[in-house]
Order: sequence, then structure tokens, then C-alpha cells
Amino acid sequence: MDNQNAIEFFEGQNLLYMQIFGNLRPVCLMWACELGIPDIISNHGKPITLLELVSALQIPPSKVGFVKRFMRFLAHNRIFDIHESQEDHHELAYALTPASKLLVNDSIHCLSPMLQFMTDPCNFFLVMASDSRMVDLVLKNCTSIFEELDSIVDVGGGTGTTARIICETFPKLKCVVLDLPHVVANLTGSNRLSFVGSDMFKSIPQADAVLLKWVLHDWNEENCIKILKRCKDSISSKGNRGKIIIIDAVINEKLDDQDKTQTKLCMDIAMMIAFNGNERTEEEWKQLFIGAGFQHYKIYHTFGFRSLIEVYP
Ligand SMILES: C[S@@+](CC[C@H](N)C(=O)[O-])C[C@H]1O[C@@H](n2cnc3c(N)ncnc32)[C@H](O)[C@@H]1O
Ligand SMILES: COc1ccc(-c2oc3cc(O)cc(O)c3c(=O)c2O)cc1
Repeated sequence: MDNQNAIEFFEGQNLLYMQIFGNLRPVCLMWACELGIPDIISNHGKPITLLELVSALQIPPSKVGFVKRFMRFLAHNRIFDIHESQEDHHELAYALTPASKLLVNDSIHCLSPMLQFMTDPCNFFLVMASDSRMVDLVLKNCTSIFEELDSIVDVGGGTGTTARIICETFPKLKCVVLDLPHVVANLTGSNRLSFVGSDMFKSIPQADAVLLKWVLHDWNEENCIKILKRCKDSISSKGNRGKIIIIDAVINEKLDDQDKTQTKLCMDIAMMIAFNGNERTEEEWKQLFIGAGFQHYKIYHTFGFRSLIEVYP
């Protein structure tokens, strides 16, 4: 084997081993949460040294080396930062990163229920509610999309986490949550929030706008077009003023960085396995909109791996 071939051979081998052992990443992330490490670091108020962490975890001192290696792995994966402590003779100290800040339990944007997505699918509404609490950031960055509306139906809106945030953010807006009857059966609304138990394939109440958040990625093309047609009926009395607001992923391998594409493609596989659904490219979204009889759409790509799409009749 010549030099170039040997380099390629070993790079290929490394890539394969990285993928094979990569399934340890979510496992370690879950262990870190089960041990409460993000909460311990957050409560500590400053980077925590290895010995302080081992003591907080009530792990015998003989196991310090294990914790050190575990934290090295997570730091390499950008879940924690490693600092050299100034006070304690340059001892290692661990801090939260933007990712692990989202795993601190008392934070409003805590995503630790999302971690259970793979291991405990029974907790579905807990998982979706944790994702929905992120919606306040989306709403704050696109007030113009919602502030002109008087009414909105959140189709497949689950237990109403998103709708409650919309009502709090836009005090004039009336919001209906439509989901399957058993999902909304015992939920109580308020004067601007109501729940309707119904099938989105059959009929959707009239409104200025329909919201579909993480709904269409669960369904194949044929079913998406059926849902979008029912949404179009719902806004039909508003003429060209009505619109559909979709919050979902848009795959764009050319524009997105490696991390964002990785997240979207992983979700695509999860949707394919679980629901025969899929994450879509802009062209695939466009074909759905044309298929359901819509004329225009506008995509806002500014919310991390999720996008917001306005669709007009
Ligand atoms: C992935 S969840 C999205 C929930 C919510 N929009 C969110 O982002 O948290 C899909 C939702 O669609 C609802 N759903 C599924 N089939 C439905 C149907 N035929 N009619 C109404 N809702 C339905 C499910 O009960 C579930 O709440
Ligand atoms: C933001 O990323 C995601 C959005 C939605 C989903 C998701 O997850 C589940 C999990 C379940 O246990 C049952 C389900 O029906 C679903 C979904 O329908 C769904 O869209 C995952 C990641």
C-alpha cells in the first residue's frame, strides 16, 4: 500500500470506529443527567473542581479517575467545558456549555425530557412540552408574523404548551388547540384559549391562521397534502389574509453547517422509523404546498435546526 492509500485506509477505519462507538454519546449524556451533573455545576455557581464534583456525586475517592475520564469524554463532545482552576493549584474544573445549560432542571428551557425520546417514548407529551417551551424565543424573534392575527388554531397542538405561550405573548390573540379527543379530554382553557377534540383530517375550526408545529414531519406526502387542504379550508373566509404557519425542519445540506445537518438527518431517520414520516428539503416542502393548492411561501431559517414557514393561499 502506498502512502496516500495508507492515509485513506486509516482515515476510513477511524471514521467507521467513530460511528460504531458513537452510540455511547447519548448514553453518556443520559448518565450525566441521571447523576444530576448539570444541576450540580449550576448550583455550584462557578466551575467545579474534579474533587468537588466527586464529593457532590457521593462517589468513593477511589473512582475519581472514572469521573475524570467520563467528564473528558463529555467535554470533548462540547457538553461541558474544562477549565484550569486558578485557585486550586491548576486543578481541572468543569463548567456548563450552551448545550448543558439546557439540561439544568429548573431552567425554563430545560430539554432533559427530550433525552428520553429514544429510551422512554411513553413520555411523549412531556417530551413535546419541553420542546414547546423553546417557542417563546421563536415568537420574540418574529412578532410581526403573529401580531396582525386575531385568531389562530394550533393543529396537533398537544396539551397546549405552545398555545399558552402564544396567548401570553400576544394578549389580543384567541387560540384554539385542536388535537385528538383523548389528548385534550380533561384540559381546561381560559377566555382566550380553548381546546377542541377532533381529527385534523376531517375538519379544522375557522381562524386567521393555522399553526402546525412538528406535525407534518410525522406524515407522508399524501397525508400532509390532506392536512394542508383542511388547513386551507380553515382560513378560506379570510381571503388572502389567512395563512398557515409551519414550524418544522428544512434540510439544506449546502447552507447548513455539519452539526445542523447531522441533527436534521438524525431526526429524518427517527421519523422514517417511527411514523413513515420525514424531514424535508425546501423543494419537497414546495411540492406539498403546490399539491394542497397554495400559491406562496416564505421560509425563516433563523431558529437553529427548526425553521418557520409562512404559507399563503
Ligand atoms: C409531534 S406532536 C406535536 C405536538 C405539538 N404541536 C408540539 O410541537 O409540541 C403531533 C401531535 O399531533 C396529534 N395528532 C396526531 N394525529 C392527529 C389527528 N388525526 N388529529 C389531530 N391531532 C392529531 C398528536 O396527538 C400530537 O399531539
Ligand atoms: C424537535 O424534535 C422532535 C420533534 C418531535 C418529535 C416527535 O417525537 C415523538 C415521540 C414519541 O414518543 C411519539 C411521537 O408520536 C412523537 C412525534 O410524533 C414526534 O414528532 C421528535 C423530535
